[in-house]
Amino acid sequence: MRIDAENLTLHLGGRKVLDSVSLSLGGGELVGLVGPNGAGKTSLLRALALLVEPTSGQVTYDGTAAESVPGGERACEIAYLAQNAPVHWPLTVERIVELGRLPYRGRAEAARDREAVEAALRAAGAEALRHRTADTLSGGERTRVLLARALAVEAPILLADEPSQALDPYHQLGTMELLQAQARNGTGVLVVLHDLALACRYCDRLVLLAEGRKIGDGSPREVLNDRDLERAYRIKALRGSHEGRFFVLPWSKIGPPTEDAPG
Ligand SMILES: Nc1ncnc2c1ncn2[C@@H]1O[C@H](COP(=O)(O)OP(=O)(O)OP(=O)(O)O)[C@@H](O)[C@H]1O
Repeated sequence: MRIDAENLTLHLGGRKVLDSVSLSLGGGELVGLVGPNGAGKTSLLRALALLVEPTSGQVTYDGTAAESVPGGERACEIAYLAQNAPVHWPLTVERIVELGRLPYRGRAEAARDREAVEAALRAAGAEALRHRTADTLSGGERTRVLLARALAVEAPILLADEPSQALDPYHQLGTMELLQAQARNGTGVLVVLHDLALACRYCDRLVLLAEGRKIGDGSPREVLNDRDLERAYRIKALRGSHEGRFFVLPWSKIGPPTEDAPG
């Protein structure tokens, strides 16, 4: 399956938060969505999943206008892992992951649901947590459980908003390996990341947003060039490569220009 957005513009609270953004994601791709705080990354993910209606522009799933795809079908085709998703009830981890199968209610065999839940728990390294309730989990454990819930959907498209948040380095690498494995199995994965080193290490392609506009779309080396890092993040970064992979390491801030600075 592929998802395409064309010239998406979105206003929220009277402000333009996305400005004519176009983006394509195909099955088998792991694409990193990067950009500074407030750039519009979450808004773009939500617009792609039709959780928010764009002011103008169009989203298509396999060439069909997204809004004409019935909600139940959409929920099976697009798994969305929200940033900081709250879990309000003291549900067990197993139950939370089972919620990922809700879109299939009446469509899948119980045994198939069970299989998907077990596979997701295993993949996210959350099996040992299955009988714990959400309110007893650490931030990183909760992140892994919510990722497992998204995986249990077994959707051909996975939109993940900062799935490495609150994870230690071991689990960050584990999560990115998991997303990479999903992509290799044919899933189209769009992942919001703040960690540029992780983004370079694992993503086939990066999309860089700044102030609601797309300013880069290409390989990590192309997108995270000095000029656009300065423009988007106001940082300077060290650049290198290891085992054939390009990486950047954020190194220093660029201060605001002083009033009496020349130029
Ligand atoms: N419901 C809303 N009403 C008004 N403004 C909103 C609303 N939701 C988001 N915004 C604004 O839209 C802009 C983009 O927000 P968004 O959450 O998409 O950014 P982001 O790139 O995901 O940021 P972060 O990296 O901080 O998570 C921000 O300036 C935010 O304050």
